[in-house]
Amino acid sequence: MRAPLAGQGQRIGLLGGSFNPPHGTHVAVSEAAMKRLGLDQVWWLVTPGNPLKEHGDLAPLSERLAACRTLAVNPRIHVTALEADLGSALTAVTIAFLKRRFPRARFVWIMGGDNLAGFHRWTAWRQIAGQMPIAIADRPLWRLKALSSPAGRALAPYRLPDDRAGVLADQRAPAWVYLPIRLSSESSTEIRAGRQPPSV
Ligand SMILES: Nc1ncnc2c1ncn2[C@@H]1O[C@H](COP(=O)(O)OP(=O)(O)OP(=O)(O)O)[C@@H](O)[C@H]1O
Ligand SMILES: O=C(O)c1ccc[n+]([C@@H]2O[C@H](COP(=O)([O-])O)[C@@H](O)[C@H]2O)c1
Repeated sequence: MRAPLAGQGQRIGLLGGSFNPPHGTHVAVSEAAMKRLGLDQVWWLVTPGNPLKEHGDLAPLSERLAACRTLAVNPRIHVTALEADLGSALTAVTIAFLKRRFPRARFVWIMGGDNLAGFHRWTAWRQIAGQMPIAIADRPLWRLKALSSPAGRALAPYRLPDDRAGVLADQRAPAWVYLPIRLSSESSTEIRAGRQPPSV
């Protein structure tokens, strides 16, 4: 299994994504998460295919991995094909594996606000939220939809104030926070459509 190494007690952010293609905001979110949450590393989990998305315009995994590795030059960001190796695109499966494999690491799941808005459609989403703290990277136009979504409402009691982001990784799940970050409208969809410049 090609997983990076997680030292004892290390704080590791997991940024799952299609990365079709990767862009600068993926790097900015990862770096903000390391700084604001006190993480040692962020692992990019490049999905074989988001279970909820059409895959018609999904570039081959090898191309997405190569583009991620070109873009993510920060040595604390590790680009992985862990889910393809595991033979699963389900986040619940991935995090169960990682928690078993690295019992002493402290993992934080990182995702954009668009994903919190649709989180209730993920397989075993309540279980995921109970497995590790979550950091949400706000996205323009998504905050209200995310907070009023079924998962946003169910998880509201477990939200930490933004100024407690630094202790998120030490919290017992469920716990989540909005990652303090500059809003960015960058998106892979817009890049694919030629309406935004590619980062790589
Ligand atoms: N501009 C952004 N601000 C905050 N989070 C983002 C942003 N772009 C991507 N993310 C988050 O990064 C993770 C990986 O994103 P993904 O690879 O799907 O890129 P994307 O730009 O959202 O792609 P698409 O437009 O195809 O949905 C997701 O959790 C997504 O919500
Ligand atoms: O496990 C699920 O049911 C599930 C449903 C939708 C999305 N995800 C994961 O969410 C992450 C973000 O996906 P994306 O396409 O928005 O970049 C990525 O790791 C996906 O595998 C996971």
